[in-house]
Amino acid sequence: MSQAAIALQAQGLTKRFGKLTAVDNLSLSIPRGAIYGFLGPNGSGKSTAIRLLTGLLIADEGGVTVLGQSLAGHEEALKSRIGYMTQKFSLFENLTVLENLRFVAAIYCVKGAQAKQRIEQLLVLYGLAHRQHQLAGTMSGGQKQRLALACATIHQPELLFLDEPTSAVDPENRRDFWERLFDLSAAGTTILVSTHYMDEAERCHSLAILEHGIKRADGAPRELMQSMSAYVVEISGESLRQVKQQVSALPQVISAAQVGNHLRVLVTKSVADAVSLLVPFCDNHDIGLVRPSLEDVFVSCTGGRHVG
Ligand SMILES: Nc1ncnc2c1ncn2[C@@H]1O[C@H](COP(=O)(O)OP(=O)(O)OP(=O)(O)O)[C@@H](O)[C@H]1O
Repeated sequence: MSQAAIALQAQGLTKRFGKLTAVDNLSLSIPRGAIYGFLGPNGSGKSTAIRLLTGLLIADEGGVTVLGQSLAGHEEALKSRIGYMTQKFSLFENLTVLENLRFVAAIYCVKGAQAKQRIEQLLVLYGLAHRQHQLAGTMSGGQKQRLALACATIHQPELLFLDEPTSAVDPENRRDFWERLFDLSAAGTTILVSTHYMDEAERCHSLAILEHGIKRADGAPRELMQSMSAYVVEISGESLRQVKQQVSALPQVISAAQVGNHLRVLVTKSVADAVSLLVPFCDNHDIGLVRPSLEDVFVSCTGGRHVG
């Protein structure tokens, strides 16, 4: 891919806090217009990585190229081309919707008639026109989220960073929010979004799975599922808790977790026949191989350490 087609590139990015390596040798390349996800559990380094990529935090090692320019030394110049929505939305709760938008417009030097027009456009686009005089602190999670997105995009950034943008909203608002992200992506905005929700990660064009600051896998969700290094076996029938306990003790089993009325077992590909391995623990159970999900990829990449 040509350099012009790449919006964001990181090479060997490392950040330490004392003895803790929060981001460990992270490299990535995101094409322009793509929605790229960081999927990882709490503390896996998603926010730290985003802060490094936006220039808010200085890396101990490694480099970042943003929109064709080295980030180091160009943070100020690149600020106007980047949008950043933080986990807690960073709104001024004691200001109205309109005042929040005006304030952010001023920060990004969007002025006069241009600011007025852009704010009016965003109020309509994000369904906030009738709430423009409402204090931001009195709005629902979904409304705050839409306002935060409007603020983050006021200067029409080419690259948008969203740090767990949907953790405080219900499924309907999450769905609506993602539709808006695809509108932005279709208009050419490159988006990096962090999440710990599998269904959100699955919507991304491409994603990185992070654990303890290390990138465990990287690719399109479908590719990751197809190239997974484990078999997925489903078992249904009686006494699944007991079956789970028994199969979990096998060294070839990465994880076993109950989903509704079946058990989903991940078996390492070092085994020739995963079903034959598990059959001795099944009685009158139905057992068979199934297609992997993104959650299975996540579990196999992280060695089953983040599921019960
Ligand atoms: N300023 C800091 N000083 C010391 N340790 C930090 C600092 N910022 C982050 N950390 C640590 O770095 C690790 C990664 O944190 P980070 O917030 O990047 O993870 P995360 O994946 O975004 O987590 P979450 O999903 O909970 O937001 C954690 O162990 C955290 O405690």
